[in-house]
Amino acid sequence: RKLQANADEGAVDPPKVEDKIGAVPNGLQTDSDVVKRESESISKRSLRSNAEKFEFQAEVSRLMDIIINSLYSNKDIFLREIISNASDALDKIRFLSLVDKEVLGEGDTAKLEIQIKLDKEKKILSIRDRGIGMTKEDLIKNLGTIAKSGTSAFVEKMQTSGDLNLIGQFGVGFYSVYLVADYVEVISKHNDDKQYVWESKADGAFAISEDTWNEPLGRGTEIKLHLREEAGEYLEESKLKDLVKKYSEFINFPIHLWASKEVDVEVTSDEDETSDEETSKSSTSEEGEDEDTEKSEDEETEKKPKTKKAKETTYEWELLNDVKAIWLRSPKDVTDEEYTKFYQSLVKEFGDEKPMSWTHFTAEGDVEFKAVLFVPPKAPHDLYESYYNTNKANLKLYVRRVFISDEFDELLPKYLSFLKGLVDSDTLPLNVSREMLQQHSSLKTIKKKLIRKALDMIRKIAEEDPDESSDKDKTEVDTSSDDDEKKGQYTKFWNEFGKSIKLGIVEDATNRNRLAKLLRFESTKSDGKLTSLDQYISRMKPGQKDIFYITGTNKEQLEKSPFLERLKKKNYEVIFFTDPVDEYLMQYLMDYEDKKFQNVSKEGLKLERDSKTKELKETFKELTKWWKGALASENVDDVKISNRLDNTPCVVVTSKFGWSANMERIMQSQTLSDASKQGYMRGKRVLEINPRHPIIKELRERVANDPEGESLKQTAYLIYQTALMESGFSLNDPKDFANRIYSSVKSSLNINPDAAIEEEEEVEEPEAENEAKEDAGASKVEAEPVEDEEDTEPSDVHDEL
Ligand SMILES: Nc1ncnc2c1ncn2[C@@H]1O[C@H](COP(=O)(O)OP(=O)(O)OP(=O)(O)O)[C@@H](O)[C@H]1O
Repeated sequence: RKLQANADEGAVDPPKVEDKIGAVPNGLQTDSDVVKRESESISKRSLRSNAEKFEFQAEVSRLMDIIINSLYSNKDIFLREIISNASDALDKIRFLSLVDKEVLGEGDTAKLEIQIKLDKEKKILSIRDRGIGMTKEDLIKNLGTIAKSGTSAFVEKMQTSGDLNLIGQFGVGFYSVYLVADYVEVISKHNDDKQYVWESKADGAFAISEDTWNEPLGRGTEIKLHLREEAGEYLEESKLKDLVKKYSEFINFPIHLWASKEVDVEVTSDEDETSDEETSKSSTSEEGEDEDTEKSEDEETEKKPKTKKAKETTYEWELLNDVKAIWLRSPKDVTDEEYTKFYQSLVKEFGDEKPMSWTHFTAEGDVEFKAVLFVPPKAPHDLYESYYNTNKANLKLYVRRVFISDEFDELLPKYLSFLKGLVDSDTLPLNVSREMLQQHSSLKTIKKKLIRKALDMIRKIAEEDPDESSDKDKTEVDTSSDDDEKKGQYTKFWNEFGKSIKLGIVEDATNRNRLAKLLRFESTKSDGKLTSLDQYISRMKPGQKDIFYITGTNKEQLEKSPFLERLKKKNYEVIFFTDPVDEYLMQYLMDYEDKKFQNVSKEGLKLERDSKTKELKETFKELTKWWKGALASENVDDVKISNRLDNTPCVVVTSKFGWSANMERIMQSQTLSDASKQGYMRGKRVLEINPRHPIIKELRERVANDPEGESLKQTAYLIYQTALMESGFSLNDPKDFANRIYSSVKSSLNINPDAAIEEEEEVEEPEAENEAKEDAGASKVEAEPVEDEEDTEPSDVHDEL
C-alpha cells in the first residue's frame, strides 16, 4: 500500500507547560491533560516549569533581541541556516561512521537525510535531521551559554549596517529561527546521551528537560518552530520548496518534505447521499459499482453499497534537492550562475556578491582529486590578523564525496588562505583518523597542484582584464560585454589580496617567480596606475641592467626623494614600494628574469658611467677624508662621491644587506622588536656627496684652507644630520640637531653666539592673606555679571562679550 497518511499523522503535539507539570509520568497523563494542552494558546505558553532553566550568555541575549526586533524583511534565511546546521550534523556522523560503522545505527536511523514537516493547524514547522545530535551538555553550550567568537562581531555589525543575511558567516545562524518563531524547541538525541528538549521564547532564558513524551528520534535533531502569526507563509509547501531550491541547492544530503497530494480515491457511499451528478460523471465509478455489486451479493444481501470518486489528501516524502555534487559534474556543464550560487553556499554569503574568479578541475595521475577554487570578491577584514599564528584554512576536504574537514591547513599555504573552495580526493584513505590523514603523503601532491592551479587562475584574472593588456592589445576595437565585466578586475584583486601575493613571495621559494609575475606596484612612469615587472622590463633603457626601486611611507614623499634625482633626469623608471611588507618582500626577491633589484637608497647603484667620476674622486679626496674624520663619532662608514644626486648636496645611503632607512623606521615602530638586534641589523651608512653642488664645492675650498676650523666642522655635521633626515632616517638626538640649527640661524642673523637669554623678572609671591582676599574678590567679580545680566541691556551684554 502507498505511503499515506492524513494531515495529522506524524505531527506531534507541541509540548506545553502542562506536559510536565507535577512531573506526571508520560504514560499516566489523562485525557483532560491533553485537552488542556490543546486549548492553550501560543501567547500563554511558558517554558516547562520543572525543566532546568538557564540564562543566555549576555551577548547571545543581545543577539536574540536584535533578531526578534529586526525589521529585516528577508526572513527566509532562517531555513537555510537550519538546513545548513542539519547538513553539518550529518557530515559529522558520516565522518565518524568511517571509522566505526556502528555509530550510524540501523533502519531509518541510519538514513542520512533531512526531513521537513508542517503542521498548519498548530503553526509548527519542523526540520529534522539524522545527524550527530546534541547531548544535554552540547545543547547547553551550543545553544546559548557559550558565545561564539562571531557573536559580538555580529551584534556590532548589526548595530551599524545591519545585514542579517550575513548571520551564517558569524557562526550564529541558529538564532535566525527567531525571525519567524516566537517559541522554539530543539529535540535532540546524541548516541552518548538520552533525548533532550531545549526550548526558549528568546526572552533571556532557555530550558532543558529530558524528553519522555516526544517520538524517539533514534539519533539526530528536530527543530520545531512555533511560527509567529505573521510568518504563516512558511506553512505553505510551495514556499518551502522554493526556499530549499533557492538556498539549499548544494546540500549533499537528501532534503525531504512531507508533502500533500490530492488523489482521487473511490469511497463507498450510501445511495441516498450520492448526488446524481457524481454517479453519472465517471465510468470508473460505474465499474466500481459493478465490482461492489458482486461483492455485496457475496457478503451482504440486504443493501447494495455504492462507490464514488472523491478527493483525498495523502502525504508522502518528496525529495526537494538534487544531491549530485557540483564538483563531480563536468565544468562545461556548470553555468556561471551555478558556480556563483555554489560559492555563496560555501561561504554562507547570500548577497549579490559574485566570486572574482574560479577554477574547477580534475587532477589525474598518482593522486586523483577534483577541486573547485574561488577567489572571493573581498578580503575578510581580519585576513592578516595574527597571520602566522592562526589557522584560517578555507578549503573543505572531501574523500570520495564524504566531508572530512574544513580545518586542514595542509591543503593550501598560508598566503593562499584567502581562497575558498573544496577538494574531493579519491586517493586519500577514508577510514583513518583526521590526524593520520593530515600526514598522508598524497596531501603534498594535492597541495602542489592546488597552488599551481590557484596561481594560474589569478594570472588569468590579469590576462583577461582589458586594463592590464599592453597598448598593442588596446587598439583592438572589438570589446565585448565580457570585457566590460573583466575590466579593472585585476586592480580589484590586487587591492584586496596583493599583500597575500607578497607574502607568497616571502614564503614560497618554489613559486617565487610565478608570484613575482603577479606583483603590481606604482612607479615613476606608471602614471598613477599599477604596473607589473614585465611591463617595467619592457620599458627598461638600453643598457639598463637592474630593476630600480625605492621604499618608503608613501608615493608622494618618495617622488620628492633626493635618491631619484638623477635617475629621473636620466629617464630611468623607479618602482615605489610603500607597504611595510615590501621591505620583507625585497629581502627575498633578489632578481626577476635575470635582472637584479637595486634599492636606489642603498649602495651599489650603477648608472651609465660619468666620464669625470675618477677625476672628481681625486679632487674631492681631501674633503671626503676630512668629513669622514669629522663624523667619526657617528658610525659613518664612508664619505663618497654620489652618482645619484642632482640638486641635493648629499644623502645618506645604506649598505646593500643592512636595513634601509625605511626598514629601520618599520622596525622601530614594532613594539616588540628587540633594540639590541636593531643595532646589529642597521645598515652601515655612507654619506654621498654631490660634487656639483655649491655647498659641497664651498666646503671643499674651506677644508683646503682651514681643515681644523671648529665652525666648519659644525657646519659639516649639520649638513650630515640634514642629509640623514632627508634620506628617511630618524635622528638619535633631535635636541642636538635643533641647537645646531639655532646657532646657524644666530650667525645668519648676526647675533653673537654667546648672546645671553634675557632673565625672567622675578614676580614677588603675594602673601597668603592677600591671596585669600584676592580669591574672594575674584569670585565676586565673576558672580557680578551674572547678577547684573537681567538688568543689563542685551546689546551691552553683546558688547561685553
Ligand atoms: N541540527 C543540529 N545538529 C547538531 N548540532 C547542531 C544542530 N544545529 C546546531 N547545532 C549546534 O549548535 C551550534 C550553533 O549553531 P549555529 O548555527 O548558531 O552556529 P554554527 O552552525 O556553528 O555556524 P553557522 O551558523 O555558520 O552554521 C553548532 O555549531 C552546532 O554545534
